[in-house]
Parts: sequence; structure tokens; C-alpha cells
Amino acid sequence: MLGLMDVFLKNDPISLQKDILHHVEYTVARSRFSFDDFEAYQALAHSVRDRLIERWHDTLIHFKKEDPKRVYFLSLEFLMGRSLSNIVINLGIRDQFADALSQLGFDFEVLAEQEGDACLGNGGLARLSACQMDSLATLDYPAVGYGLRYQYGLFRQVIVDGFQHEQPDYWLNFGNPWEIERIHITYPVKFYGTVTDEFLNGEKCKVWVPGEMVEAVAYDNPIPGYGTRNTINLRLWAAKPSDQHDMESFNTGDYVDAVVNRQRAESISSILYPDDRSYQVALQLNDTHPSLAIAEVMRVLLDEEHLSWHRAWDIICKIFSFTTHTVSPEGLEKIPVDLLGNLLPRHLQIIYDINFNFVEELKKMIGLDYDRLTRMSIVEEGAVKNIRMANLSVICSHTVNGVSRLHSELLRTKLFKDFYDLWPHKFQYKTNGVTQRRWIVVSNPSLCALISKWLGTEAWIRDIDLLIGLRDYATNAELHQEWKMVKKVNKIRLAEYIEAMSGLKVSLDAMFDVQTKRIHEYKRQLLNILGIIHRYDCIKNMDKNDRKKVVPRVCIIGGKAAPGYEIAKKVIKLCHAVAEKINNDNDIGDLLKLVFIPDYNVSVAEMVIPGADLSQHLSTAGHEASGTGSMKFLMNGCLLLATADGSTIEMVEEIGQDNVFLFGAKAHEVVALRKKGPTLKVPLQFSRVVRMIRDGHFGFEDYFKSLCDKIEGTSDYFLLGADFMSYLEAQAAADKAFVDEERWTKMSILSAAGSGRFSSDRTIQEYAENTWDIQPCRCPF
Ligand SMILES: CCc1ccc([C@H](C)CC(=O)N[C@@H]2O[C@H](CO)[C@@H](O)[C@H](O)[C@H]2O)cc1
Repeated sequence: MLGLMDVFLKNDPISLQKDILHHVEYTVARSRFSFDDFEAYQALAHSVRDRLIERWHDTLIHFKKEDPKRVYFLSLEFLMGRSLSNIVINLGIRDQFADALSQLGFDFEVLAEQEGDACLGNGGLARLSACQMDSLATLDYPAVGYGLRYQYGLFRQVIVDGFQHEQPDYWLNFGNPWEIERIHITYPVKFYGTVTDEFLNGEKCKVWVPGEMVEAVAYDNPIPGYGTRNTINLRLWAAKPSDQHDMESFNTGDYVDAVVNRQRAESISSILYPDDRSYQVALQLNDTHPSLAIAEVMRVLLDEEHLSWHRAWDIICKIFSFTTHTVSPEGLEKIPVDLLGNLLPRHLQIIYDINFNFVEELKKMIGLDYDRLTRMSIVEEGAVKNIRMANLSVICSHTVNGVSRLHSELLRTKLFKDFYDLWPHKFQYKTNGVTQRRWIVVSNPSLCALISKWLGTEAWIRDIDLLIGLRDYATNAELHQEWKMVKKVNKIRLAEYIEAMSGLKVSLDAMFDVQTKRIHEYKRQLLNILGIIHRYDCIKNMDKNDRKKVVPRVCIIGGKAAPGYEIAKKVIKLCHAVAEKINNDNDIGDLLKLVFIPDYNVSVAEMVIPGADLSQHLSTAGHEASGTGSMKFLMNGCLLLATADGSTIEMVEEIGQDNVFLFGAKAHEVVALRKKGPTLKVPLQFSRVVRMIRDGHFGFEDYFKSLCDKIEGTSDYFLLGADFMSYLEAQAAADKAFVDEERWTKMSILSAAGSGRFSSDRTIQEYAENTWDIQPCRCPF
């Protein structure tokens, strides 16, 4: 197994200690006799990085030799979180490093905590990109991730008196050992300026003389696979001031020569397609955010490669594929024509030309159906003319997919109906997935060991379908014992974090009920809070006897609200106001606690998810494109209380209806319910809890008024009232199941056993086979 062995660097304890102390002295530049945990972390990180770089080079050399078709994954967001633990586990050298460190007097986990999260993204889409990079590497696919190296990560959420405050995330302040600055890999990126028609070697062509230029510099982040030597690249671009200061002085002549020189430098065409049979690259658009890449590749092919429009267009349509993560029309990106015309005049021209040809073609196919032509045009007419980036992406891509089966159905029947009716062959679905390396092996080592013990192999870490084997032991008493112990260990860790963070002591016997995701009206954190108020109110009105039957709950909510999203920020405040009331009500004691976990990010998720008994996914059906948090909870044996939305429907099919607490209107019922609006009967229990908020039971009644107004009467767009009773029934069913430990543990084991399909390995395999047409290219040595 030389392949996995590091060639130059040895992994025996002595070699590792030497390497770590070498980096303390020469990289971190601290005396090897006195350095603190953070410096030890930095030295450790550099020792690991050395082993990463070796495999990375070998992989790139192998790819160069084999020259396989590659996929370029373009995403504006990658939520990587911490890297150290994930990397040493994927390289298979965690234990060796842990031993070496303990002999130096350091604890691996303590040092791992020193690392800050790389938070280069918002939520689901961003973390999905990171999970997919891990699967692309592990499955040996020749892939490169492309993104931006933001100076600041996603804001830090600081809660003051229950209100969210945003703090800048200076994630690069202490350096980043996991990136390599490629000072020699730079590209001039042009903005503004004018486009003129010129004659070059007797040929008419467009010359764009920019008004401004910045230099894009590459930062490479090696991404190792698990159980393979393959280590692929995540290239993040940073913008640096260009040395070409005043463009004015740049006369057209010089500029044209410069273009010619650079042209000579890199004939991109030699990369794009060696011959016109097979295209050597696949470019994946992770939502519309990177879709300007279409116009940029077209510009290079036309203006720098001087291909005919037809040839260039042919290439575009064969190399681009597009994934949308959005359900609602208002989530689709539009760029004002003026803005784009000013910023990128040549790109706007090209988009107009693409649209002109498309509309001409369309007329031939559908005739002069102006409504449809207007809906399908890339250019949205109106007071402010806009470029519809989704239409551009669908028109220019050979494959378009949603991120769950229901989502893709909604794309076909609603969001992209016009395009589906025209090109049904383009539309596919690729249900999302998450990587079991980070979401079990890294974040839940005790569960990882337990699964390997009962399956008698660790092969499931690369081949998660093996997890199904746990079904055979779903009622095995011994496994039940050990399974409950693992959950207890993780609940203790979570309880300690909650106490450290909020001073609140929570009971381990209580059900840990978790809802952690971005705060958004369609995700209905408010429904959860109304359910908690109802539970509190019921307990308050119970006599001693009935209280004995109450299932103690620790309700945990966490998530960031977009800074400008007022309603979402009010939900966070309401959560704190209700918690204040309940947690300080000695009459209630441990029967009910509510905790808001601040600054929810990847590392916090790695600690919360393993400790959860129940997780809630309450989106109004038809609004969550997929959901991926639910998949992580499922893999960790946490039961789901959810609506039949996004990928949850497919999870129910995998693990069985009896192992999920489903509730609420189905996606196809929502439309009708909305139409009913004012005639919809609102349950008393619902009006009562809203009344309690309005009457100031939790204070701030004026501040919460708009929140209450939004969920009462016809404005209850997300149907909290309509789903309330069904929600309470599901909660009661969860209580009933929880007190039956035997049954709950069986449901928990069956949840994990049936979670294999929701590995990002399966998702990536489907993209590779059905969209990108790429094959694994495993590094032989
Ligand atoms: C331009 C601002 C912006 C930024 C990000 C986004 C993302 C598309 C939002 C997002 O993260 N969507 C989530 O993507 C997940 C991964 O596919 C899905 O599981 C979630 O259902 C979806 O909400 C929209 C708009």
C-alpha cells in the first residue's frame, strides 16, 4: 500500500515530533522550548500540510499524465469550516499525530479547537459545495473547485440582550496554513471601458479597452480524499491592485498588442477541446452566482481565440451544466442592464447576442407566443431592464438540475416550466448529499467506532451503502445499550457547551430537540417557538400528576439571520424573550428549557448534531429546495420531525414512515390552502399563543407586533396557523416515542442505517455519470 504512504515524510511518532518542532522553530518562529497552544496548532498544521502537498503534487502529475476529462466546479461559496481534523482523518494519520503530540504534552483535540472556521458562505449551498469537494476527491474524480478568497468570512453573530449583532469575521488575521498563495498564477480582470470594432489580421473583431483592471491571484487549497492518495485543488481567487494604473494612457494600439501577446501565451482552446469530438472539460454552475462565466468563456473564444460565433456557441452548450438551489422566482438573480453594461460592456453585448439568437430560434419553435417569448427572454423589459441570470444559465447549459426530486418537479411544473416544455431532456434531479467523513467520522468519533464495530469494517466510510447492515441489529439489546451510551456521551458534550455559553444547566434525561439552520420565514422557526409557548402554557396549567407525564425537553434553536432581514431578527429576539421567561420559571424546572445557540457555523454544527435526539425541519412544503442539515442529523441517529418537503420525502422513503414524525400540508395542498386564506379556520391553541405574545407575556409586545401580524389572518403566507395542530400532534407523537426507549433507539438505528443514500458520494457519482461524463482517475502510487 505504498500509495497511501508518504514518500519523503515518515509518520512514525519520532518523525512527526521532529517535524512539529521543526515548524515551531522555523515556520512559527517560536523557541521549541516555549510555545502556546495556538503556536502548537500552527506547527501541527504545517506538518500536516507538508504531507498534503506531497499527495497533491502526485495527484496533479498523474492527472497531467492521464489527461482525463475534468470538471470545474464554479461556486461563489464554500463553507469549509475547520480543516485540520478532516485532513488528518482523510490522510489516515490522525492517531499517529495524536500520539506524537501527547508525547510532546499536547492534546490533539485541544489544538484542533484553536483553528477558526473558514466561513466563506451563507448556508446550505455553501456547505454543499464543501461536502461535494470531499466526495470528488474521495471518489478520485479529476476535479477543481473555483471560488473567491473573501477577505472577510460570513459575519460573526453576537447576541446582546437577545438581539443579533453582526461582527466582521477577520478569518485571515492569524494566517491560513491550508492555502498556498500562487503569486505566479495571476490574471488581469478587466472592468468598465469601451468596446470597439477593430480589424486584426484583416479580420473584423471586437476590442474591449477596459477602464479599470485588477489582478486576480490564485490561492490553492489542497482537498484530500479519504482512503486514496488523490488530493484535488480548491482554487480561490483574490483581487489585488493591478500594476496597470491609469488605463487612459493605455492607447488602443498598445492594448491590442498586449492582447495579442497574452493570446500567444495561453491558447485556451488547446485546453478546452483537443478536437471537436470530446470536450475535455465540464463547467458546473453552482446556482446562477457564477453564471457570468458563460459570457466570459464566450468572450475569450470570440475575441481572443477568434472562433466563429457558431463554433464558440457549440462549445458553450457542451461544457456548461447548471444546478439551481432556489424554489421561488424572487430568489432568482437579476442584474440591471445598466449596471452590467457599465461594469462589463463586452459581456453585456455577448449576452444580448445570445438572447437575440435564442429568441429567433424560439420563434421558429413556438411561433409568436409573445407572453412566452417575454417570459423566456434573458432580457427582462420594464422600467429597469434586467438580465435574468437563471434564463441565461438554462439556455446555455446542456443539463439543468434541482437538488431533490420534489424540487425538480417544481422546476418542471413552475419555475422553469417554459424551458422544460421546450427542452425536457435537459432537466434532471440530483438529490443533495453530505459527506460522512466530516459528519460522522470527524464530528462523532464514538458513533464512528460503534458502527465499524457492528459492521465489522470501516469500509462504510468510503462505501456508505454498507450502513444498511445496521438494520440487522435494529432490535439488538447490546447494540441498543452501546447506541444509547454514544448518544449520552455526545449529549454531555453539548450540555457542557450550552452551560459554558449560556450558564444554563440542562438535564441529560430531557429530549434534546434541535432546529439549527439559517433563520428564514419559510423555515418557520416561529412555528417551533409557538409550539414551545404552547407546551409551556400547557405545563403551567397542569396539576402535579399530569406534570409527571410530561416529557422533559431542551429546545435548542440556532442560526444566523441575514443582516437586513428584520423579521428574521425579530424571531431571534422572540426566542430569547421566551427563553428568558421559561428558563427562569422555577415552577417549570427541567420540564422545559429553551436555548439559542449563537454564531451557528460548521464547527458548532459538528458539536450540536451528534448530541441531538430530535431535529426539526419545518419548512412550508414546497419551499425548501432540499435541506441538507436533516441528512446530517439522520446519519447521527437523530430522529426527524418534519414537513414533507425537499429531500425529506426521499428520506422517509429510505427509512420508512414509522421512523419519522411527519406533519403539515403537502406541497400540492399549499396552493389551495393559500387560496382559502381568510376562510381558513385558525385553531384556538394557535390564536392563544399569538395572543400571549401580543399581550406582552414575554415583553417587547410592540416590537413583536409585526411578527404576530404576519402570521394571523390572510397574511399567514407560510401557513403556520394551518399546520399548527398537525405540528402539535407530531410533537406529541415524538414525546410518546421518546419515553419508549426501546422503540426510540430502534428508530434511531434505522434512521442512521437508511441514511446511506444521502451521502454526497452518491450525489457526485450521479453528476459524474449523468451530467459531466467524467471517470475516476486514481493516483496509482
Ligand atoms: C445572491 C444571494 C444568495 C446566496 C445564496 C443563495 C443560496 C441558493 C441559498 C441556499 O443556500 N439554498 C439552499 O441550498 C441548499 C443546497 O442545495 C438546499 O439544501 C436548501 O434547500 C436551499 O435553501 C441564494 C441567494
